[in-house]
Amino acid sequence: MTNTASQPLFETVAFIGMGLIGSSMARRIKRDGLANKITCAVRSEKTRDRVLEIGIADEAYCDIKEAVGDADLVMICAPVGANEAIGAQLSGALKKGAIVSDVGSVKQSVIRDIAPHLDEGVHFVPGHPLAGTEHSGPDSGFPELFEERWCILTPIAGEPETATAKVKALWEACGMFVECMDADHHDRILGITSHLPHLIAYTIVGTATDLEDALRQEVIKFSATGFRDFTRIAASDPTMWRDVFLNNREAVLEVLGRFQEDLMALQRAIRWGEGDKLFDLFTRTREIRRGIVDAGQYFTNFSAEGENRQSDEKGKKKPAE
Ligand SMILES: NC(=O)c1ccc[n+]([C@@H]2O[C@H](COP(=O)([O-])OP(=O)(O)OC[C@H]3O[C@@H](n4cnc5c(N)ncnc54)[C@H](O)[C@@H]3O)[C@@H](O)[C@H]2O)c1
Ligand SMILES: O=C(O)C(=O)C[C@]1(C(=O)O)C=C[C@@H](O)C=C1
Repeated sequence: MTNTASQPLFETVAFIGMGLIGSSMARRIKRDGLANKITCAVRSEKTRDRVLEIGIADEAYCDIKEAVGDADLVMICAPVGANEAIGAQLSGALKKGAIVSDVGSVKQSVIRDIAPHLDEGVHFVPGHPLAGTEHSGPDSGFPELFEERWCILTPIAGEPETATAKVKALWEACGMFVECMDADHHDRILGITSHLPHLIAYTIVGTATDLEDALRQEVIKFSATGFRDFTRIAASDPTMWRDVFLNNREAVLEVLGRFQEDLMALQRAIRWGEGDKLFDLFTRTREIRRGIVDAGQYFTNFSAEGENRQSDEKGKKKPAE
């Protein structure tokens, strides 16, 4: 979807981190003219050169303060463990009225680590696009990444609604459906829908490869679509996920405990041959999985209020009659 706005949504957008998410957003902004200028702060000279070579930023700096000084919007797109250090660099570096947002997979810790550093008159709108892949780096990004996916914003009390509205408009122009919620609620939801699945995927790959060398070869050699589908996300970036688990510890440990209890119940049912219990559970969970639809289909079928919402309001094609 191209930007139907008569003019760019922002004059200058500064990215801190230009990996999968930052470069995908920058590509979309460039493709659809959503901002007049893009700057970025990237530590690696090689990555800075690459970002300029592929044309997804107009200026690339090593120093964060240089990259953000003239920005109307700063998008923090680094692992959430870097936010304290990044926040310290933003202190005293931004012009009055600038908006800071982020894409971090955890929200409470991002608010904890960034908000204290922001000067009076600088606005903070934490965000999280629920879209991604197992790949990393600026060459892994693509402008369609966000199409018909959810973006969650966790507005902070006291911040002007106009700041939230501007960040919301940008994500909608990137093709996303935007929902606002409290940061702790976000962290609990993502704990089950994203963080636990990654923990399990990493674990099962570890379990498989800890088997005897010979068997291990057979495991990798004979891994069929089930194992491959299930473990795709285990190829995700270790730094990113280390930081996610350490910064959403409480929610992850809570949901992990419940998962372990459910797994123990299944283990017991298998040990005692309780076929009906297994069958009933699998029937129920299959229906739940079959009910999971993309955000776009969600809006085609019904809105949050239960009314029928034509998805063309977001410039999306109407469903076939
Ligand atoms: N990968 C996904 O599927 C996905 C989806 C949604 C949100 N996110 C979130 O987006 C953020 C970025 O993830 P990504 O997938 O783009 O990662 P990535 O590894 O592709 O890119 C990370 C970028 O941050 C930079 N960086 C790393 N450490 C830094 C530091 N200390 N200071 C400044 N820059 C630093 C890297 O150079 C790189 O440019 C993370 O917070 C992640 O939780 C990721
Ligand atoms: O599709 C993938 O590879 C992802 O893992 C994307 C995914 C997820 O679905 O868990 C990963 C982390 C994010 O914060 C949001 C989305």
